Amino acid sequence: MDVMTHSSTFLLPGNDHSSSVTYALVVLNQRLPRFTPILWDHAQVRVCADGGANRVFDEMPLLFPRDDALDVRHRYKPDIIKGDMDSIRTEVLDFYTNLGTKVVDESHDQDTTDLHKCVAYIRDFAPNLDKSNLCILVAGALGGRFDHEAGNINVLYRFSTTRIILLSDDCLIYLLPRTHCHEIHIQSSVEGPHCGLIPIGMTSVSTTTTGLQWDLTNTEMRFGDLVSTSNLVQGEKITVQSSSDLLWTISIKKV
Ligand SMILES: Nc1ncnc2c1ncn2[C@@H]1O[C@H](COP(=O)(O)OP(=O)(O)OP(=O)(O)O)[C@@H](O)[C@H]1O
Ligand SMILES: Cc1ncc(C[n+]2csc(CCO)c2C)c(N)n1
Repeated sequence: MDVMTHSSTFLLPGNDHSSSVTYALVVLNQRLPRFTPILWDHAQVRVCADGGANRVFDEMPLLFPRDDALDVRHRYKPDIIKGDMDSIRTEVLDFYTNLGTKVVDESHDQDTTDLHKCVAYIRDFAPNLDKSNLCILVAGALGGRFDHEAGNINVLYRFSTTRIILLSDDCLIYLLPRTHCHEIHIQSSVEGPHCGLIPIGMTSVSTTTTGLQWDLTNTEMRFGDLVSTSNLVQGEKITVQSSSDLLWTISIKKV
């Protein structure tokens, strides 16, 4: 079975020229995580999901209190605003349209979420993007309305062959497909130690891990019985192998 490696280097400032990953950023309509500018700088394409554009407009300047708000808004200009356009304010839409941001109104589709629309766009259409090792970072995906959180998690399953990482100020979540053995390299300056492995939708018949305080050894997990929450990472490397897709979650440090 092939090994899939994971590393949250996108939380670290600076350009990692050795990385072969192409990052894309989606900003949702939730309070911006404080490290959003770092994600922005790593990304080669920045997409706002509908009201996510209001967050960039309103909150990016708050992350740079010493800078002029207009300068900050020019520095952090989304490439695309996409969604059903029922949450973006007119002044925000006008501001970014004038700066050349592409706006795609998909209000005709009321069956998929704005995040779904943004991920589909990045995966299928975004021009000039090397998609051979694409990783989509989603800012503001957790905390807040539970129906939105569940919808965001569902996007991980609907696009299970695309690397997608849901982020909030407090934690990140991604899917570990059962098709691979997983090696998770912990960036201990910015993440951990609290973590979890969560089977959603079905019983996970057998999971084996190394590197956790409470490792699993051919262990069954399911809702209504055992799920691994409040676990702790012990070293710099975690391995996970499972008969089912699992969600991996790890806390993000306040630093
Ligand atoms: N409180 C929240 N928690 C988590 N994700 C959110 C939250 N609010 C919005 N989002 C995400 O941001 C995206 C854009 O938000 P927006 O408010 O524009 O959505 P919406 O489709 O108008 O939602 P609704 O009409 O249900 O309020 C949503 O599709 C969702 O993925
Ligand atoms: C069974 C079912 N439940 C809810 C919705 C509503 N809905 C789901 S995604 C979306 C777009 C949000 O921007 C809306 C309105 C639906 N269509 N079908």
